[in-house]
Amino acid sequence: SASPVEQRRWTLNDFDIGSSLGRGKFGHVYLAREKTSNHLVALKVLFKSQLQQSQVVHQLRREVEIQSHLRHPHILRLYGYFYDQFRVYLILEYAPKGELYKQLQKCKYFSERRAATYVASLARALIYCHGKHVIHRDIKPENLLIGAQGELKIADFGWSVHTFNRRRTMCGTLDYLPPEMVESVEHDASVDIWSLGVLCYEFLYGVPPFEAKEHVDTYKRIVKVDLKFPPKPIVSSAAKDLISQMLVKDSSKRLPLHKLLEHPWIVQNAEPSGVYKG
Ligand SMILES: CC(=O)NC[C@@H]1CCN(c2c(Cl)cnc3[nH]c(-c4cn(C)nc4C)nc23)C1
Repeated sequence: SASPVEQRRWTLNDFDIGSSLGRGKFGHVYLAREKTSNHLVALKVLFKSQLQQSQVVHQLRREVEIQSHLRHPHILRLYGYFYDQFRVYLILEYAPKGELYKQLQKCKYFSERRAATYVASLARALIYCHGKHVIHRDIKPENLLIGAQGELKIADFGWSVHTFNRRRTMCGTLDYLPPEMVESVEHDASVDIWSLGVLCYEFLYGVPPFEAKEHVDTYKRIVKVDLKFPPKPIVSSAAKDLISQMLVKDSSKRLPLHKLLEHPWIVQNAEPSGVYKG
């Protein structure tokens, strides 16, 4: 069903612009209200000059193409886009409870129920994406937002691809990259299983598993799968078992996402609704 903010030629005049919600890589994201429907959206403003400079125009086109066709409760909607002489505007779903990584920073690490609820909802969103031959490739706390009921929303498909073309260049943190991407060899949807395993570890311990002072040391720990579980905070062996089945070097041996949803740690800890009520 076409919600009020879909399928139209949009211009800036259609929106009342509010405060800045934060900065993405190539510009600001503003809270905005679509005038006829009073629908709140997040308006991501990107400068064409910067996009051209960084040769990411094709990546942006892909992000828009992919995200505008995905419809899932745990994937941030992209309703449409428009541009003027200097800028490109993405009309995105507004997530009222903001960025997940800020909540993680605030409470250092999550309870097992909260972590399992988030991991299960992300697994469902990734099963949906993989079913459409889309891999996200950039699952990390900074790309997760929180909806009105506290549910998780995957945002920023800037790194997603249709699994037909495998081209990509690397930037940003290495922490979440699986061995095959760090070694820049062929990769497939199982890269998202690895990143989800890294995310699950960070939800429970407050730090990613292969963190190191220097990039080169993180790289070495990833390719070696140097996985260690600290004594604190205390984490159940079921959680460690799940993480150990996801952070496997041979991508074909990683726990498939539908099997993750049947894992005892998920079954015993995740809220069925996908919403953590605290
Ligand atoms: C994945 C990504 O692009 N992150 C950077 C952008 C910053 C704000 N963006 C938002 C986007 Cl794209 C959508 N919804 C948001 N809601 C918020 C937010 C709400 N509160 C109370 N505080 C904040 C912040 N921010 C957004 C995303």
